Amino acid sequence: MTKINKAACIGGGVIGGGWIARFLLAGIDVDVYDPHPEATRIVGEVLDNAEKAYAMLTGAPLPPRGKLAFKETLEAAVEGADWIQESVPERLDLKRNVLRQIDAAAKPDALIGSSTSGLLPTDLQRDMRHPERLFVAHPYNPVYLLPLVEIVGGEKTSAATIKAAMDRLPPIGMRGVHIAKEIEAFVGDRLLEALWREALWLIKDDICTVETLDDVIRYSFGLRWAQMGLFQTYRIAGGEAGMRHFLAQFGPALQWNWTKLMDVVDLDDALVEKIGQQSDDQADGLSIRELERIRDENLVGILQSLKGGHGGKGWGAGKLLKDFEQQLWAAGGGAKQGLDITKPLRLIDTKVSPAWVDYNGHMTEHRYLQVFGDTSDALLRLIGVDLDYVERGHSYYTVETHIRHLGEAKLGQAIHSTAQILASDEKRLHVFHALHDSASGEIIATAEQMLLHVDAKASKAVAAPEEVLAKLRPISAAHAALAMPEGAGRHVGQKR
Ligand SMILES: NC(=O)C1=CN([C@@H]2O[C@H](COP(=O)(O)OP(=O)(O)OC[C@H]3O[C@@H](n4cnc5c(N)ncnc54)[C@H](O)[C@@H]3O)[C@@H](O)[C@H]2O)C=CC1
Ligand SMILES: C[N+](C)(C)CC(=O)CC(=O)[O-]
Repeated sequence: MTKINKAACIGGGVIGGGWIARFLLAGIDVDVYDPHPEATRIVGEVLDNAEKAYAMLTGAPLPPRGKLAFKETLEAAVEGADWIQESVPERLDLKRNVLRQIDAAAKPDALIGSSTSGLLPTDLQRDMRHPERLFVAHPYNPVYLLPLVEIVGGEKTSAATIKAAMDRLPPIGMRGVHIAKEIEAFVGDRLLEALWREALWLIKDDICTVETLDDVIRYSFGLRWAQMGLFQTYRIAGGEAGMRHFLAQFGPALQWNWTKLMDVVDLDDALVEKIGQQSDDQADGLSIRELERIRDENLVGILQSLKGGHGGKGWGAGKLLKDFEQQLWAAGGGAKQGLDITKPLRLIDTKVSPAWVDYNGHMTEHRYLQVFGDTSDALLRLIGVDLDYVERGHSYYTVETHIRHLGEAKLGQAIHSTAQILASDEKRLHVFHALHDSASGEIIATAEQMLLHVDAKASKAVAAPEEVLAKLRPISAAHAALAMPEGAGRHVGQKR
């Protein structure tokens, strides 16, 4: 897989801001040009939301955040960038002009993507000297959470550019789909526009309010679409006879008068005001930023559920998240190899996310076990017990855990965990983890665990192979020289 080393974002509004967050959180430096006087604040707020969302989305070790710089000119921003993303307002003349400037200043092998929602790449590349490197990279809002990018080439786009663009998306957790022919609005917005056009008629004709319309979507087919698209959903709706029966039964309805699609509603002042007022009522006082946070938390929940779908293999966007996390663990595990093994090993650095906080306002019980479990996983990766190892049929299973709660962890608090090996032999691994407040170093909780090396197929404990033990022994030996941590060997008990 080929990585982006430096990105430039031209335009830092809703979509540019989302791209900036996506790149930075994947560890890529980003230079931004946006003449808006408040661009820094706007991008900062999007980034803030994105970081909150990522803290909830994954426990995998994200790379150190890329460096963000705002530049005074477009030329300074694109200098040295190998992916340049144009996200300026949807006007052909403006985009052509901006793309011409990017083309003149970019390095020769830079990839130039446009976020346009519907303009044709052939029209966009008209004034470029090197049009072969321009393509549409149409994302979905919020770009930092929704993984899809529609990749569309124009008449002058080279096949190598399309391939390079597709290759660079998985390392930032995104999935490119190459649209075979360029048409206005590509695939996603064709569908969304059709739905939207119909929806506007339903509001104008007082069939329903915006809230009822949204309820119809979110309580029904909206839930289905997040996990299976249109066709797979309809295949199932055809019953045992599947898609062919579905088409025979419901196909004729397409001829009926069920749609006003071709007739575009006049968005006159009265209709704009009607929709605007109903939308204000629906928001019930929540600001855009608050709605964004609610949306992000819901999306994170959906993505995490999909990650557990298909018997734990992951399904759809959840499978993509699972694959992305595997990349992060592989990279993050490597980064931990420089650890000083003469001390308890600092293995997980994270923040208490909103989804971890309970009705008492602090981190809820099972999240402690999650962080301690992640700490054990990080320790296991250090000794070569990674996902490849598990797929080959062996693993370590936790057979006993004792957690002590000594302090509180509040929303957003930076925390980290350390691991000390108390004892180990061919089968057993006895560890003591501590969860620290990162600002003060104070211990908030501890967990003592016993893990057994197992043959996963046979479901029984077996000796770990020499390749694992050879990595485990030096850490065990170094930790044998450490003092026994306070609280080790404790059990839940009461003097009688
Ligand atoms: N908002 C959405 O839901 C989606 C939008 N898009 C596409 O993304 C593009 C941007 O849309 P939004 O982010 O929604 O618009 P926006 O209005 O939020 O942001 C546009 C930004 O471009 C900046 N800008 C204007 N002229 C500029 C110039 N010459 N150089 C650099 N920056 C300039 C503005 O200051 C503004 O910050 C459009 O092509 C749109 O079709 C794509 C997917 C979804
Ligand atoms: C409204 N829109 C056409 C700009 C929407 C998109 O392009 C994609 C999205 O995020 O819905």
